[in-house]
Amino acid sequence: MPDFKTLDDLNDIAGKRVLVRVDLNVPMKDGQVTDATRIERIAPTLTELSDKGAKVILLAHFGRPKGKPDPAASLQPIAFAAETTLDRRIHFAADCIGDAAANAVAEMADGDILLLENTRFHAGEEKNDRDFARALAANGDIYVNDAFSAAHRAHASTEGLAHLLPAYAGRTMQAELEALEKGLGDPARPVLAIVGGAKVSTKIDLLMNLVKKVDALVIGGGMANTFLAARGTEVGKSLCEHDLAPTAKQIMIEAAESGCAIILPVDAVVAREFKAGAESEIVAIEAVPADGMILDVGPQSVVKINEWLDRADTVVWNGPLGAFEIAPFDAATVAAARHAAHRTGEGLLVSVAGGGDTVAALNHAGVADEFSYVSTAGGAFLEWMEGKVLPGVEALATGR
Ligand SMILES: Nc1ncnc2c1ncn2[C@@H]1O[C@H](COP(=O)(O)OP(=O)(O)O)[C@@H](O)[C@H]1O
Ligand SMILES: O=C(OP(=O)(O)O)[C@H](O)COP(=O)(O)O
Repeated sequence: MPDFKTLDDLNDIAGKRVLVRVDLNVPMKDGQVTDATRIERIAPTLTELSDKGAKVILLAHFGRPKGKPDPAASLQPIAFAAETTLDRRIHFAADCIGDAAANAVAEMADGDILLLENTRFHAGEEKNDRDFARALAANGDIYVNDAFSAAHRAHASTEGLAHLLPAYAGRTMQAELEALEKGLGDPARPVLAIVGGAKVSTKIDLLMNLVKKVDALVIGGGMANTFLAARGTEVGKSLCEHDLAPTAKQIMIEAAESGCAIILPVDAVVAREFKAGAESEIVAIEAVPADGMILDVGPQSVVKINEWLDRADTVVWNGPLGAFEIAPFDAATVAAARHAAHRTGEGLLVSVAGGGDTVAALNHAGVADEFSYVSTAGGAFLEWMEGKVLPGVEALATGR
């Protein structure tokens, strides 16, 4: 593990302004948080710092608002939810830099917790712009990164700040890295990876290396559609990034050369609309109608996935197999999650899963507690699996 400082190295912090990068990119529906796992996981760091009298100033992103303010991506509703989950008062400021932030920080008493508005409302965040990082740093004396799940992003609040302020890993950052090292540092083989979800363009590249590290890769969710289209299968109106077909083809070539089996859906649950109560049908993967959307992998695919789970000694999973938020498109994810949990309970499988929505899906299936380890991270966890040192983690070791 990179040699970084932790909260154990942080003394005499009463009255100090501590900027804490957390991940509050939580699943939401109709303005309500539907899975609070990421909020729960930041509790140890926040309570420790607050109880020691620090002024705890939270930096976080939500969604992908493209560098400008977007009310739909405000962190305000998450501040309310966090108050309930953490049982602490959480103050809120309408911007993460400038007067709004500075004034809110100036009003803080020792031990207070303040959440600043979405860092991604400023273009400098994702560009890791030095001036933007300096504007963030102006409100802090110390920087703590507790957002392991965003540590694969070299952004101002996840990387840049570590070079401007004395930098420390938070308790969750530390715990995630220790748990992944313990569970997957030298994984029992065969290792099966399951990758699904919707973040196709940001996750597809990392499959190129992942296929060299694992023995088999199940591809489901929106990710599968891009692979199906790349091999010439009609996917109708499904979520699909057709321009990534060359990348998908190259991944399939790399997998064949590395001896990694690629398992794509053989059937699908298809609907014309993505809404509760929409009519759906199960079709063979070659028979997806031109006006249909693949919203889940089908039952025959689940049989295949479960057979691969039976052969595996370790499974790593990021991304639901279908649009699990709406029934019946949760069926495959729930069935495979329960099968993995059952084998874990029998002592036959080490199961590690991660990602904001993946954790929500495991909670929905009622099996999150039965997995060997559940990480808050999806993309970051897969990049860690690739063997990469994540920029947010590296900066803690090389920063101030
Ligand atoms: N076939 C599909 N079509 C559209 N969306 C899908 C499909 N399968 C899964 N999804 C969506 O993927 C989202 C989760 O993806 P992602 O953010 O990559 O996962 P995680 O947060 O666990 O890393 C969920 O909201 C789910 O509805
Ligand atoms: O939710 C996140 O990642 P995940 O979907 O891979 O679990 C993180 O908050 C990173 O968000 P991003 O993928 O918009 O940079």
